[in-house]
Amino acid sequence: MSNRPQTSEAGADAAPSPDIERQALHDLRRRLPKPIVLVGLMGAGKSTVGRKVASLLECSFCDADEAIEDAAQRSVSEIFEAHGEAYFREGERRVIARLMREETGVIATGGGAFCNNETRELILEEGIAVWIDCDIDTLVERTGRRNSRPLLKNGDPKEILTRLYEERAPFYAEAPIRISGSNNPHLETAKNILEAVERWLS
Ligand SMILES: Nc1ncnc2c1ncn2[C@@H]1O[C@H](COP(=O)(O)OP(=O)(O)OP(=O)(O)O)[C@@H](O)[C@H]1O
Ligand SMILES: O=C(O)C1=C[C@@H](O)[C@@H](O)[C@H](O)C1
Ligand SMILES: [Mg+2]
Repeated sequence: MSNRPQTSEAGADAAPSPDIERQALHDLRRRLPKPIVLVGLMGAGKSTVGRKVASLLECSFCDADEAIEDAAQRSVSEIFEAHGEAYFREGERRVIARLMREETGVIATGGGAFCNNETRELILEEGIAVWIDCDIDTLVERTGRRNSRPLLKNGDPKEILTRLYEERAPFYAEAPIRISGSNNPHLETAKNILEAVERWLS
């Protein structure tokens, strides 16, 4: 591309019209054959970036952890404490199966959900899976802001996240789309996801 300044008479330097962007997002929403399902480790941004993706598309958003909490009337931490991880995973499997039947917009999964074979197969079949990948130091910093993740309570968060990354990356890598969630603000990551989905569709 030339560095020559372009005149506004030609219209070439005009900022993209928000209406055009909105129309493109609307078209993408209409062409989405199945829900966008975000997967990846704790702190990658599935919940917060997922909300932004849904608001850009003007479509529904559902967070699987919140849906589990609503169904159980307890927080994720309370479920882990009262019943253990296996019980939580069984509830998670059932709730995500329901969300995959009911939801048409954007779904943020919990960090471990995609490692369940049944859940992963269902998401790969019935959704557009997007792995938000992220470097460990960023995940440690972000997850350190809140004490709400039971798996990080017993031990060194960096060691735990490093181990979980090694164990889970082969599962996350089955998602057809992978996006970096490390260095960009939420909105940029959300737009990168939508651009990748657009490419995936075409
Ligand atoms: N791209 C980003 N830029 C800056 N901060 C971010 C970004 N993505 C996420 N965060 C922040 O990191 C924290 C964790 O994000 P979020 O809750 O969305 O992660 P998650 O992937 O849903 O994690 P979990 O699997 O535990 O539910 C939040 O404070 C969020 O605002
Ligand atoms: O990575 C995980 O296994 C988890 C992530 C969170 O989203 C919650 O689903 C829960 O804290 C477990
Ligand atoms: Mg989340």
